[in-house]
Amino acid sequence: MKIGLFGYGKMGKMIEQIAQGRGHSIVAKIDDPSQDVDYASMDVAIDFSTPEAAFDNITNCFKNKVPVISGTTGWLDKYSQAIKICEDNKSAFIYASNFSLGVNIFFELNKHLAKMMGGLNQYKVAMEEIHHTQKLDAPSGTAITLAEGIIENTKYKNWELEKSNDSTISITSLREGMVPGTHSIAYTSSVDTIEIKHEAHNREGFALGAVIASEWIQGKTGVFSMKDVLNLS
Ligand SMILES: NC(=O)C1=CN([C@@H]2O[C@H](COP(=O)(O)OP(=O)(O)OC[C@H]3O[C@@H](n4cnc5c(N)ncnc54)[C@H](O)[C@@H]3O)[C@@H](O)[C@H]2O)C=CC1
Ligand SMILES: O=C(O)C1=N[C@H](C(=O)O)C[C@H](O)C1
Repeated sequence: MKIGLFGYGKMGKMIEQIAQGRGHSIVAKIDDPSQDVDYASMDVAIDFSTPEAAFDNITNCFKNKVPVISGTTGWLDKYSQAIKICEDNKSAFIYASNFSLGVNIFFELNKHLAKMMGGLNQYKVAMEEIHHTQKLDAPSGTAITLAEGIIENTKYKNWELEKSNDSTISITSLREGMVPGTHSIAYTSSVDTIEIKHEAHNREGFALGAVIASEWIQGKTGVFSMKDVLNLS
């Protein structure tokens, strides 16, 4: 597979390493909007860039019939516009706030726990995410997906940073050192706490998931998710 990388930072470099280890080649490393892009050379584009850059990177690929795997967070106010451009151009797309197998299992565990806790008024939910100090967005995309999973399955209606009430999930975002990504969800009553936690030890899991998604999307048209790729129910 010939891969074009959009964003050659921490994740771009990790994806290069994993992709080459699986026999793929990197045909472009786009790290700046002024670079020329040879779309015809790519079987797939993998975008891990910035919240400001992602929409243009992704939709320019669609317009050139290049399927896209994007893990960039913080740009989702334009997600439905991107989907329309993908469909209009009969291209293919997977966005995931987190590509690791472990977090995708954690997403399902979170929904299952939320379903069980949904009817229990004595427990109050709170979420915490910890990332490295270079992270541009807060809360993390993963925390937003987790909050959506709770909202789908409980009385909670929305999430906010550091603010809770009966219908709002409080998310605390901490930025510390080089932390690759830690997410925890706690349900607390006056007598106990139930907590689930996912802690990434490095970025390899995110990168491997993105490369597996790139392999999976070959020859497909449409909009998919990591649930489709991993066959999780
Ligand atoms: N979905 C997932 O599994 C994961 C998502 N992420 C997300 O991926 C994104 C990138 O993360 P990192 O690699 O850690 O950040 P980073 O800051 O190390 O790399 C981003 C790169 O994008 C480049 N860039 C800036 N403008 C660009 C443009 N117009 N086109 C292409 N590249 C451009 C920057 O020069 C930089 O090298 C972030 O949004 C982060 O939240 C990070 C890890 C996992
Ligand atoms: O910026 C990061 O580093 C990460 N971003 C993603 C997010 O916002 O959830 C995924 C992972 O937690 C690392």
